Amino acid sequence: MRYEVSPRAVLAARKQFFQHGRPERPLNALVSEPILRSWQRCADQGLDSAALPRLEPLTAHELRAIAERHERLRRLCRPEIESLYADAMQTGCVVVLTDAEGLILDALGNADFAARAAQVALRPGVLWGESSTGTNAVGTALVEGRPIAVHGGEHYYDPHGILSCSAAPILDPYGQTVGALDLSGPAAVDHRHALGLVRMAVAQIEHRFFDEDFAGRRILRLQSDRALLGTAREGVLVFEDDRLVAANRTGLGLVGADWSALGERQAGELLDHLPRPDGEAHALRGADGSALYARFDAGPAIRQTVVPAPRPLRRVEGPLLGAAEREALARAVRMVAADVPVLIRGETGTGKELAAREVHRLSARAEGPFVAVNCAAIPETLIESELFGYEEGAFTGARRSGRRGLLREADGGVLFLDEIGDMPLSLQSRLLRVLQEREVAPLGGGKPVKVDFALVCATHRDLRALVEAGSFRQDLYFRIAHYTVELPPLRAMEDRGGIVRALWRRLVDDERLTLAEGCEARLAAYGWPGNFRQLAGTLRALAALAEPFLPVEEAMLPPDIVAAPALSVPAEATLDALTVEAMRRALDACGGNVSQAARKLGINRSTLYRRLFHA
Ligand SMILES: Nc1ncnc2c1ncn2[C@@H]1O[C@H](COP(=O)(O)OP(=O)(O)OP(=O)(O)O)[C@@H](O)[C@H]1O
Repeated sequence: MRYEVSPRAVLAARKQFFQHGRPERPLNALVSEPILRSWQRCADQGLDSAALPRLEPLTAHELRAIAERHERLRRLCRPEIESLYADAMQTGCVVVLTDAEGLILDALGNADFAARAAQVALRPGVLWGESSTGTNAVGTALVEGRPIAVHGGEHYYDPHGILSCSAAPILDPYGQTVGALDLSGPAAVDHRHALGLVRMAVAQIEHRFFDEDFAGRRILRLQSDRALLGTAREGVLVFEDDRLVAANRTGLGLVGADWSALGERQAGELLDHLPRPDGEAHALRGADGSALYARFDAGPAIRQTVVPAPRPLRRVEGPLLGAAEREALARAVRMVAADVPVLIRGETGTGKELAAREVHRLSARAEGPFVAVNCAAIPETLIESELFGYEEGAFTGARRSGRRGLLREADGGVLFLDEIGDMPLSLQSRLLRVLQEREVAPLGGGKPVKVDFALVCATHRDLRALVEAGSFRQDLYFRIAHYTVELPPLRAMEDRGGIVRALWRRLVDDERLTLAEGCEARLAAYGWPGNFRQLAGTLRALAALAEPFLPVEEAMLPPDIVAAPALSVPAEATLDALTVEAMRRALDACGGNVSQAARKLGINRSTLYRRLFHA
């Protein structure tokens, strides 16, 4: 809670604390209890408030390794950091993301303040845990396990008095602290909304953990105020076999439980009943008789739910497409309606998953779930049980009640099998049987269950070559490749300048930030081996460097983009010619090494051979 006290009064309290121990009344009314507790902890540890904190920043190499280890946290926080970042730019603040120890992973925001903050080491690679850096919003929020603002002289160390910081710990669905989010600015400026913004952002991030961890399972969303269902302020509970297995803080609070309830309490001990799983809000009562509203929604559908943000989030938009691809997707929608499987082919980052989601969104199955399975990302040993489900006790470690499996979760909607070329041969036969018979038999010999889903597959590989090489079943290939949508690499698309402009406007809310013409032309001319994914990442980085009303110049581009020879593409070039041209360039860049060039392009070696040498 914000203590509305003058900086001078805090300094007086500070003086008394550090000279005479805990202040007597009325001084202790000037500093909140959590701050006093923190000062006491730091003093007990022997930290000297008048000295400079001991800092041991990580090397760039160590920081990169840590940042990679926290890739998931950073990814899940990205939309909120971007959203707060726009705010931070205007109010002269920085947004800070730390790991669970308080180590700064990212710090983004106003360049002027960032430079000043860096003087007190508020920058990536530095630990802001309380026991090393004294009382501060990140460290103290992590120790206290709740959001906290620390203003000016409330910081333990004198040099930190220039800061005003608001932070909240980020908890995963099991109550484990995984990091902290912080908004820091100059102490002289009133940041009274900062803590509220940070709390809301963290609530959003914590929701995203559920969407990702429990895709395909039933999640109970509840609130005492019906209007708050579907917002970041709703409570979330996840039950398995009627037992509570995951939750957020609001959800636990609404049913009068705490984290110790996970794995212990049954649904019936927390609520008078569970609502019907029809996606509608139902009235029910908590164990203490309090009135609540709750609804179940199936996991995969939730992955698409856009929870209202404290400030308007960007609209979820479909892929940017050329005319030919737009038509191809429109045809794919008709295929889905006719129960014909669709195969999407394209290099990495060309938007295969985005395109599959678009097909789902435009199809008559839009109300049904969209279940995405990356066959390359699930360990081979797990794919079978993940996809087909299992019966009670089917194997050691199987859950007691068995599992429905993702094929059944996709019932009524669209099943998206990404990287289908990586599916093990044994499972290809099982999948083929499901597609032929339209029923799934769970592992462990359960009764086959009818399923109704539309199938969209994607691959960056040449499936025909895999068939020739014997690693992909020919009959499955014929089954799934009736209709193929080819997504071209970015370098082969027309009007790349327009694409760069459109993507920039999508990714950057602040209209005052623009790209200079020369910079845009460079970006349009670059080859983008990582396609849209890489372009989007570069644009985000440029946006982080951009200043209002100062168009981003070519000089700010990463050196490899500036140094790359421009793609010279005649306006009338065909897609085929462009593809061959891109292949030639890749081969040149790899000194004629076909395997290396094929890897770089994300295609099969034999395809590269065929297209270049037998065209
Ligand atoms: N046509 C597009 N328009 C706008 N954004 C796009 C487009 N295609 C891809 N993106 C963005 O690029 C990123 C990668 O997209 P996506 O995951 O759909 O690619 P993919 O082809 O499935 O990649 P991979 O093969 O590596 O799984 C996402 O952030 C997506 O929003």
